[in-house]
Amino acid sequence: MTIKAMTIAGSDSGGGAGIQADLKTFQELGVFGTSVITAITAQNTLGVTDVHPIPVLTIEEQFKAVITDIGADAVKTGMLYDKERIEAIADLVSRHQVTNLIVDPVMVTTTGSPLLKEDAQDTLIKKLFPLAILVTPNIPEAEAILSKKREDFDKLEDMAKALYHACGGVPVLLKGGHEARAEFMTDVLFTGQTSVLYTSPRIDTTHTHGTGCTYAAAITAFIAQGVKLESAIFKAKEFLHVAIEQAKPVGEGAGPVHHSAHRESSISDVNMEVLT
Ligand SMILES: Nc1ncnc2c1ncn2[C@@H]1O[C@H](COP(=O)(O)OP(=O)(O)OP(=O)(O)O)[C@@H](O)[C@H]1O
Ligand SMILES: Cc1ncc(COP(=O)(O)O)c(N)n1
Repeated sequence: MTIKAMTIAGSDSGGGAGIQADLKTFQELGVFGTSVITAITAQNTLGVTDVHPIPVLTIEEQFKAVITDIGADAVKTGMLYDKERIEAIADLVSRHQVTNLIVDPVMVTTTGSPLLKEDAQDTLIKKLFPLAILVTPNIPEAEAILSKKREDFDKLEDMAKALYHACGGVPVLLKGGHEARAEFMTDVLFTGQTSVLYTSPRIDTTHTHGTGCTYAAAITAFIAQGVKLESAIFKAKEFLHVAIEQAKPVGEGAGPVHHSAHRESSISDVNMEVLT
């Protein structure tokens, strides 16, 4: 049986993030990848120079073409651009009874370009988050969702719990890649009952373009294969960690991770701790 995963996201011409990172990740993890493109970005390792949103009708037709013929064992969303597109996607996902939806609430790129209109955040929270099995914000996205700062919380676990409630009671993976001065990078999953900490050593690199997309795509691939959420995140972080470690120089700015690194390196530096 062929396992399939779909990404609904923006195209990154530079190949490091968005649709391109998602499809590379699906392929590397042995899952057949399909795509619904929401916007085309002109982008490289230095930044975004243009964004062209795809008409809603074309987004709907891409989704229907794939889902009615190929199907999807899991679906991931990335850059959704605006309210209108989020509403259309939420409608498609519920009408077609997508059960394994992972929402990466992409708002701004590493280089600081906005990928979501400011007035679309509320629609994302109210319409799309409730349909997900996991939402994966980074710290700046978590701050925007909560209208609170990281400093307002003692521990990352406390922020993850607050996010769980702000996201309507959907499991949340709060990514700690933006924690200043940390020696170890910790992400926290809060499922409503349990907190799980995923920790890995910080790699000294500037090549982290597309880490969020790659991470969520890897989680989606493992979920599509039937792996349980807690383990899917652990395996995805292992995949991402070696991809960051072995990033090759590409472009003049923040380079992409190396999606096929896991083929050469099976050493895992990732630790998982379940808190009760
Ligand atoms: N320098 C690093 N060394 C090790 N792991 C890292 C590093 N930077 C990011 N990560 C890991 O990458 C994952 C993504 O985290 P991050 O908080 O950067 O997400 P993001 O901001 O959505 O990613 P993106 O850079 O694509 O926007 C996390 O598991 C984080 O620990
Ligand atoms: C089309 C698209 N989607 C997502 C990102 C986020 O990735 P990053 O924050 O690593 O730049 C991006 N740059 N481009």
